[in-house]
Formats: sequence, C-alpha cells, structure tokens
Amino acid sequence: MALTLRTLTADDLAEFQRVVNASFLSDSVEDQLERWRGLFEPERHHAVFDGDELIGGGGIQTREITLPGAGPQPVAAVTSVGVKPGHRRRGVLTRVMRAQLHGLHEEGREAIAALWASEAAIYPRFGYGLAAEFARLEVPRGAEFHPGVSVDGERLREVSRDEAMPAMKAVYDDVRPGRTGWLSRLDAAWEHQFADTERDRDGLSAYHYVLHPQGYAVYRIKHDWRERGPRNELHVREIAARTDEAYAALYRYLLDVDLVGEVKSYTASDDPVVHLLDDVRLALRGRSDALWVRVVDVDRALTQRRYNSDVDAVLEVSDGFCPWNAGRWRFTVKDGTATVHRVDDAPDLVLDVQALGAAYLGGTRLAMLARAQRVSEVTEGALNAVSHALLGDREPHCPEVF
Ligand SMILES: CC(=O)SCCNC(=O)CCNC(=O)[C@H](O)C(C)(C)COP(=O)(O)OP(=O)(O)OC[C@H]1O[C@@H](n2cnc3c(N)ncnc32)[C@H](O)[C@@H]1OP(=O)(O)O
Repeated sequence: MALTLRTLTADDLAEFQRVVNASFLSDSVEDQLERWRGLFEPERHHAVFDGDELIGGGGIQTREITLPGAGPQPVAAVTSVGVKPGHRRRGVLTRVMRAQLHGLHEEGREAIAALWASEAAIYPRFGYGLAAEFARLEVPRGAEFHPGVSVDGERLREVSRDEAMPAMKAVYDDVRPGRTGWLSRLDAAWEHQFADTERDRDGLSAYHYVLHPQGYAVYRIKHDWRERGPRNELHVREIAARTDEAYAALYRYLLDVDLVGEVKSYTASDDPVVHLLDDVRLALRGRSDALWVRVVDVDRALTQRRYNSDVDAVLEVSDGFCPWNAGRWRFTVKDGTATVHRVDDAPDLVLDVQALGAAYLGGTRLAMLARAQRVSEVTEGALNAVSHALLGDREPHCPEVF
C-alpha cells in the first residue's frame, strides 16, 4: 500500500506520541502526554501513514534561538522524530524531512532549523551540520578557585520549585539574548524541562533549586555512600547568572555542598568554571555533539546574524536536498551586517550546505572544516577571511534537549 503524509490535528497527539516513544524504546505514560500537549503544535507535525496506521513522523516547535550578535531569531526546532520498528528504511524519515524543509522554504518561515540527534549519522544527509557541542565536566568537591576570583558575598538559598521558577525564568530571559544557541522557552517548555516525576529522576534525587539574586542553579544528587566516606555526586541540571560574579558564587556553592565527592555537569564547551579553578586539571572534561543546524535558505539565514569582520567572497554552495540553495552566492559583510546575492561570478570557496550549518552559530571554524575536506578554497585568503567573519565571541551552547 502507498504511504501517505499529512499534518496532524490535536486528536492525533496520543497515537503520535505512542509511535515516537516506541521508536525510542520507551513506554508511553499518560502524565507524559499531558506534558507534551503544551508543546504540541499539530499543524507543524507531520506523520506518515501506511493505510490507516500511523508509522512515523516528526515535529517542529516554534522557538527563537540566539544568533551571534543578532540576539533571538526564529528557528524551527525539530523534535519527536521516530519511525515504528518494522517500518524503517522505507523512506519515512526522508518524507518527513522533505515536508519540513521544503515547507519552511515555500512558506517563508524560519530560515534555519535545528535539532539534537539521537545518532550522529542520521541528519548530515539532510544538510544538517554540527554547530554546537556540549562539555561534560567533573570537578571534585572543594576544588579551589584562583586567588583573583571575586564572588559577591550574596547569600544563596535553596528554595522550593514554586519559589524558584519565576526567578529562574526572569534570569534566563535576561541572559538568553546574549548567549548564542539558547532557546526561547514558553511556560510549557519550562514545565517539560523541569518535570520531576520519579521516572524523570533515573534513580537520582529530586531537583534542588538554588537561588542567588542574580542567578540560579538546579541540581540532583546521585547517592554513593562508601566505607571511607560519602562520594555522592552532584549533577548540575542548569546554571545561569546575569553577572560573572554571580556565576562564580553559584559554582562555589555547588562545589562546597557537604557529603559530595564530585560535581558533574553537561555545559557549554567554554564554561568558565575550568578557568575559575586554581588547578585547571582538576576539571575532567569531554565533548560531544549537541546542536545540529540546517540552513533552510542561504540568503535569509546568512543575513539574519551578524559577523566578526568585513569580508567579500563568492560561496559556491551544494545542496542535494534543498536545491534552491545550490549555486553561487556573493557574501559581503560591512560593519557586521551581511548582504547575500545570487551571482554567476567565479567562486572563492566551495562548500556543502552542511558546512554552512556547522559554522552558522560561530563555533565550528570553516578553516577547520577545510582541513577535514568539507570546504575547498579557490581564492587564496578567502578561507581565513570567511572563517574569521563567522566566528562568535563565545562558543554556541544549547542548554536543553528538546
Ligand atoms: C530530532 C530527533 O528527534 S532525533 C531522533 C531520531 N529518532 C530515533 O533515533 C528513533 C529510532 N530510529 C528511527 O525511528 C528511525 O530509524 C529513523 C527516524 C532514525 C530513520 O527513519 P527511516 O524512515 O528508517 O529513514 P529513511 O528510510 O528515510 O532513511 C533515509 C536514509 O537514512 C539512512 N538512515 C536512516 N536511519 C539511520 C541511522 N540511524 N543511521 C544511519 N543512517 C540512517 C537510511 O539508510 C537511508 O539511507 P539511503 O537513502 O542511503 O538509503
């Protein structure tokens, strides 16, 4: 039987979530459904049917993402992608990806899409490039800061979720416009991110909420009591602060919690805590892929962020999945602002749209991608010039999996 694709209605949520949960090898539970409902935009979700049977699909959340120098801008936040076991490798995902990306282009909606990938091999074929990584950090309890660190001496308090939430939202919204990769969060997204049922805890404690007048931290404890003394782990879920002093104060608090052996976090790859420490080697660190970005429309995407330096170069872009992007584009930056026009001129750089997505948030260097044979320089000097223009002041970071 031929497969069909359509957008969803509110009534489809339960079945859609069952299929997506099953695809992730998870059970479906009712309270989870209610949590999803607040984030569910049925008309932005596509599903594929085999006859009457929903066999797979994927969705978009309407969000903003902070871009280098340009603050929050629209992003199609791609989520809940899954295909029923037994119906894989029949092209279901490909149909959903096409409906999403071609739809965004045809309707002139978001100029970029972004996602977290369950497996890194899935999305490059659809033009997604690795734009942001996260760092895994482990710092032993009590690790000292270097002598020049100033913490502001404000009292930090552990409070209830109800007291913490409004303060957290206020801090987050103040900090977000300056943090490349951070997403807008509706109340439903906050509820989802900080849901705290027994199942969400995965054997760890409930969330602890720490407030500072200029910031907050949320953590769980993983118990580990040993004969030689407690080695409990403190897992940081999120930390944000309006000032560097408040950030240091929050970290100092976390590093001094009694009965803890190790403080663990998944954080920005340039989290300053490493350099707050007197002995930087005390911070064990690793990196993994986080946010993948897809440039939907080259011209609209490149003009909606700002740049580090002036440049004028012709980019020859290949794009097998979204052919309207393929061809030569003159990319000119003056005083941080770009203009982008289709041209027939000879190219200075040749690259795939995937490389453009990877470099788009200012973290992944085009010059490095050239060494990985993903970008070719035609005109000497063009590579370093464009690469430098794209770089951001901070590493992009996405503090939530959506
Ligand atoms: C943003 C998110 O939600 S990420 C979550 C993604 N979902 C999951 O990981 C859940 C478990 N996996 C699944 O549900 C499915 O296997 C999916 C969604 C990953 C793929 O769905 P399918 O319908 O089987 O993909 P489809 O048939 O369109 O495959 C397209 C191409 O991608 C390849 N591909 C598909 N899945 C994978 C994978 N996991 N790893 C590598 N390649 C893959 C296929 O081989 C195919 O290649 P081809 O065009 O050269 O033949």
